[in-house]
Amino acid sequence: MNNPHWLNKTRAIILFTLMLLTAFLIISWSSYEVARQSLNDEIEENTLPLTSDNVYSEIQQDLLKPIFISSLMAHDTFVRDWVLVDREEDPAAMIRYLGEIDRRFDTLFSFFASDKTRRYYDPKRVLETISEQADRDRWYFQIKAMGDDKAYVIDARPDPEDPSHLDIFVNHKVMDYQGNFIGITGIGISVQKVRALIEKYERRYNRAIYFIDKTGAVVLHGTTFKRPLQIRLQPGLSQLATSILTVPGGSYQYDDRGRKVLLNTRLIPEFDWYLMVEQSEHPLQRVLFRTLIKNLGIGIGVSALFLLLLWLTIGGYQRRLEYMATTDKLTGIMNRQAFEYRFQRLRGQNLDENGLLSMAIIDIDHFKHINDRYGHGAGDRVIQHIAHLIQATLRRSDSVCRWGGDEFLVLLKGCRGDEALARMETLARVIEQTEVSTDRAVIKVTVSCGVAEHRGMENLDALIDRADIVLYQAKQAGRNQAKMRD
Ligand SMILES: Nc1nc2c(ncn2[C@@H]2O[C@H](COP(=O)(O)OP(=O)(O)OP(=O)(O)O)[C@@H](O)[C@H]2O)c(=O)[nH]1
Repeated sequence: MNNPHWLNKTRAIILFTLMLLTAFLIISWSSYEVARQSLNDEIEENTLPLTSDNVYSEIQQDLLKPIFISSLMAHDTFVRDWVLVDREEDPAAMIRYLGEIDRRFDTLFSFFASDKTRRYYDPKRVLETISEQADRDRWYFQIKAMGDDKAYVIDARPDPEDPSHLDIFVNHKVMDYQGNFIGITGIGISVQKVRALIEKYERRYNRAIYFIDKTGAVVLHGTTFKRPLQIRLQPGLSQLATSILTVPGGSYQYDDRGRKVLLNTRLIPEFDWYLMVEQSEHPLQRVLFRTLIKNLGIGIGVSALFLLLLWLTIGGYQRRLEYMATTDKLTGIMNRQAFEYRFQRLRGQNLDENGLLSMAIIDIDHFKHINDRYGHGAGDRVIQHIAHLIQATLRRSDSVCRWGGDEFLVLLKGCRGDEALARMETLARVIEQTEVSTDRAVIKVTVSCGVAEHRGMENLDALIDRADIVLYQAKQAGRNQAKMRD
């Protein structure tokens, strides 16, 4: 009888568990997604562009300085006059001038290449003579051939004294007062210095920062940069390369082997390079994820607590309902419904085991009279007392039920009719000898019993009918006795 209820309870708890966990999961996950999305939007729309602006404006001071210096040199009347008044026989003045530039502006290397003599001056000496045939001098002729709209070119080329060392050169055309090309001047800055600058920004803003030229080649990067030196070869970024390189700047997202990367680009027109600022994971994203896990943990904890309380509450209610549905309120013994169920079970067992089963109906004698004389409350006390005596006198294996009014039914398992009759006789004697004390009186009570042995497939109504007939006979025979159906 307990099992189906227990199963129902378990099923209800599992259902609640699933509902609660699903609700917690949906709520936690959706709030995490909303927070993550707004953080991403914030990074994409504000933080990254802001970093890009900051880096750009700082880099302007550091990287654009060489452009200003070389422009200053190219327009310096000393440089132009020195060429025009034919003072190239006196290189010392130019060498001193270049040395002075390095000293004043703290540049790595300044130079002047004269178109008339093709001499290349540095701050120490006349370094070489530029030759149209030499590969390494090709830059000179390319710049000379450039249109008038472009005054300078930024170029990364090996240091002439240490080819393994890359330097960035700002090469500025020098024109005479009539606009004729008379040479190239400029300065070099160390790549190492720029790299240190990039790393400084990377550390400060916690982002990856690098520069690409208009072909997508990575021209400058920090030491932690461990990717192909061409964005067209970078996983995820390669698909964006064309759109990045055709506009002056923008915000992008790409997937680098499962890692989402947010990217902001910005063209630096003076260099014709793009400043690339990337962010793969914001520290707040980790905090958000930890919060999600914490929320889920709290959710599971609260669910577990709630379900435990629910389990106990349902269990309590279920037991109460079960008790109410199967127990007679006045006496606390089995009621009709429970007895019918018990009879079905015992009958089933009896058929299987070929065993014995008997039934007795017990009816209080002249109960109406007790009610009338001592009141309904005293009647109730008598019913309770008789119920108690039946239980106390019979075996634990006998099932006792209040069938209604002053009538009780007893199922005696493993009992032949005559054995059951003997037990009922004993019971009648016990009851006869006891008294029921009430507020108003001490009442003596007797009972009459009808006994019948269960036969084969006989149902409860038929068995009761047979026992009832002998009960009637017992009443007729003077009450306070038990009789059995032959
Ligand atoms: N106090 C009380 N009385 C009840 C209850 N249920 C039924 N009764 C009364 O019990 C009486 C039963 O009377 P009967 O069994 O018909 O007759 P009796 O007076 O017992 O006479 P016999 O059975 O012939 O000995 C009725 O008067 C009912 O009103 C109950 O729960 N409490």
